[in-house]
Amino acid sequence: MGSHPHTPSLPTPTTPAGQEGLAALLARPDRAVIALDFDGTLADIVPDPEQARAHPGTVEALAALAPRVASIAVITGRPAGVAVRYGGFAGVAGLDHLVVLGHYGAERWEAVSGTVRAPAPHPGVAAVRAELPGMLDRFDSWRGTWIEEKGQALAVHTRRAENPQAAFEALRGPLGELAARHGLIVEPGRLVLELRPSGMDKGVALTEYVRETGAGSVLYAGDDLGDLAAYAAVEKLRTEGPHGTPGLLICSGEAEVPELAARADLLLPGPEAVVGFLSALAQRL
Ligand SMILES: O=P(O)(O)OC[C@H]1O[C@H](O[C@H]2O[C@H](CO)[C@@H](O)[C@H](O)[C@H]2O)[C@H](O)[C@@H](O)[C@@H]1O
Repeated sequence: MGSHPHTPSLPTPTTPAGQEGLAALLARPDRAVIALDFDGTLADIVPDPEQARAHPGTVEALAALAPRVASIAVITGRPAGVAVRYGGFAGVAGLDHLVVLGHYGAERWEAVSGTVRAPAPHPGVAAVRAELPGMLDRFDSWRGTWIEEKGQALAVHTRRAENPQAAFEALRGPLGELAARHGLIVEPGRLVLELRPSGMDKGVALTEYVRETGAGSVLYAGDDLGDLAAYAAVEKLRTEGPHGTPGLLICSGEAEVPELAARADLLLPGPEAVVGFLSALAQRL
């Protein structure tokens, strides 16, 4: 009752903070930042990371939403250029101001310029690149694992190992030692252990982006352990200043990363539902 018959309804967040976040977004969309993770949130999880692509309808939903909100940013562990390619985000009418923060915020691509700004590579990455294959060979669990070359980092994927979770657990300690020896950290994710430079995470990236845009509210959607830092940033933003910055935390899928689901204001079953939500939001606005 009361809504246009062709306007799909938006699901109600289960927490009071999430309801406040959504209400603030709907009241002043021109002051809202929409920040979205890529893999598992906009792109379905697939066994081969090189085959991941934005879920059908993603670009259309974002292009419909972008003119109605202050800003949209994709914040991903992928290199920014890879997320732009796999997402199909370049040269899209309506997405002329899209920003992609890659490598957890260390890299930045802007649709306006079409270029990526990246820091100089950490020397530890080259050292790890040289040692990693030999190190994996010493573990039985290496079979079926795959090294993703990320330029500024290297990721060891175990999703295609015979026992993905056992391989993940077996490799976690040794990869942590290897990373530490070369001044890097290990970033664990969904059946992936990434060796990367420290100093940047999605929480820092999101907080800086919200400040830069002067946002009055923020929506963040993610699916993985790397998104916990962005969740913590939104939780902090909600409490800062005289009134706080209202925020809505969405979790895409809940089975693989229950830690994230437990802190979400709204659970959506996966990228299809996330894209449906973004599309419904655009129609509602
Ligand atoms: O921050 P994100 O956009 O979520 O990126 C996190 C990592 O995603 C990718 O790995 C994950 O997706 C793969 C493709 O579906 C899947 O096979 C893998 O098991 C997942 O962990 C990507 O390959 C990593 O580089 C990203 O850091």
